[in-house]
Amino acid sequence: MVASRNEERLRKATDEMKKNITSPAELDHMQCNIRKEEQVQNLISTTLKRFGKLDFLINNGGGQFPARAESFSLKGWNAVIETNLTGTFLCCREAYNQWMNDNGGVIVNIIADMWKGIPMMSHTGAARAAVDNLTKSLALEWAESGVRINSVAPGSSIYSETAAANYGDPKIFAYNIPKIPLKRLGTVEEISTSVCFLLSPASAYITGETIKVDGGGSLYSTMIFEVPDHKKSKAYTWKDDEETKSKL
Ligand SMILES: CCCCCCCCC/C=C/C(=O)SCCNC(=O)CCNC(=O)[C@H](O)C(C)(C)COP(=O)(O)OP(=O)(O)OC[C@H]1O[C@@H](n2cnc3c(N)ncnc32)[C@H](O)[C@@H]1OP(=O)(O)O
Ligand SMILES: NC(=O)C1=CN([C@@H]2O[C@H](COP(=O)(O)OP(=O)(O)OC[C@H]3O[C@@H](n4cnc5c(N)ncnc54)[C@H](OP(=O)(O)O)[C@@H]3O)[C@@H](O)[C@H]2O)C=CC1
Repeated sequence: MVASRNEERLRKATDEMKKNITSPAELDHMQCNIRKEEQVQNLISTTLKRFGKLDFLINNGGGQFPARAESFSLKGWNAVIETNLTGTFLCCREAYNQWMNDNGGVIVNIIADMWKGIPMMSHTGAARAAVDNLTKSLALEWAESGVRINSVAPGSSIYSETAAANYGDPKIFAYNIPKIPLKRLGTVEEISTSVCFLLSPASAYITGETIKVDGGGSLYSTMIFEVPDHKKSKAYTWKDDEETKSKL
């Protein structure tokens, strides 16, 4: 079952996938806004009615807008937190309560390269870091039910049309290439094969982990953002601070 909000895009995507499926697996799609609790409950129960089981859950839905943190309205902040953190939580909870508690299963959460912060997208950085931590807690709580849960963190380097449109510049991903040790963008296949690995028995001994698929970008400098030159940081020394010294 493939789910998101936009029916037309869903139909197009599933039609394309059906053409490429070589296994006897069936495929269906369903509208669901993961920010709405009842819609998530309905997605999982409908999936169970349609297919009779739920072996895997992949939480890939996500999104944000670029802006400085001081300009966020509460509505904008909540929209991003609900999409990236609360939506993921709701899908995990419903999959567990409706099926995986009794039958086991595997969950993979897609997050992002937020290890050094994400300037201009701090809301999503906070939400993705929270999902990284949620993954660890759920791995411990749900291990006894035979549930494994892991995350995949793509670098800021996997071209997507929606992302380029969202950021208003089709070249936005290419700007990152100099900051990626492997000196190229990543491919969608390089993300999806990591997800397949985590869903497969080949990863039977891995839970609570996050795999970074970022060409080494998270080890290197922060993407795109430069801190402007300024003189706002005052050094602290004993010599210059007699007043503080006298208080100690
Ligand atoms: C430099 C970068 C390096 C970028 C470097 C590259 C890094 C890439 C790393 C990550 C890549 C990806 O994730 S790729 C995937 C990207 N895809 C997307 O982001 C999908 C598009 N985004 C979204 O869906 C949205 O961002 C999101 C807010 C979450 C949901 O939008 P909705 O319209 O459904 O939300 P609503 O509930 O209606 O709330 C909308 C409110 O959000 C706020 N809002 C929405 N867009 C806004 C905007 N452009 N500027 C300010 N505020 C905005 C306003 O307060 C809106 O309220 P009003 O004022 O009342 O309207
Ligand atoms: N591209 C990149 O470089 C990177 C991507 N990522 C993350 O990987 C994931 C996939 O990214 P990508 O394919 O590039 O982005 P897309 O924007 O193409 O995909 C995001 C998907 O999330 C769905 N979605 C968004 N909000 C909701 C919602 N409230 N309920 C249900 N579905 C929702 C969208 O479908 P619809 O609009 O129909 O609801 C869309 O299919 C996202 O989580 C993204 O943030 C992370 C790092 C880098």
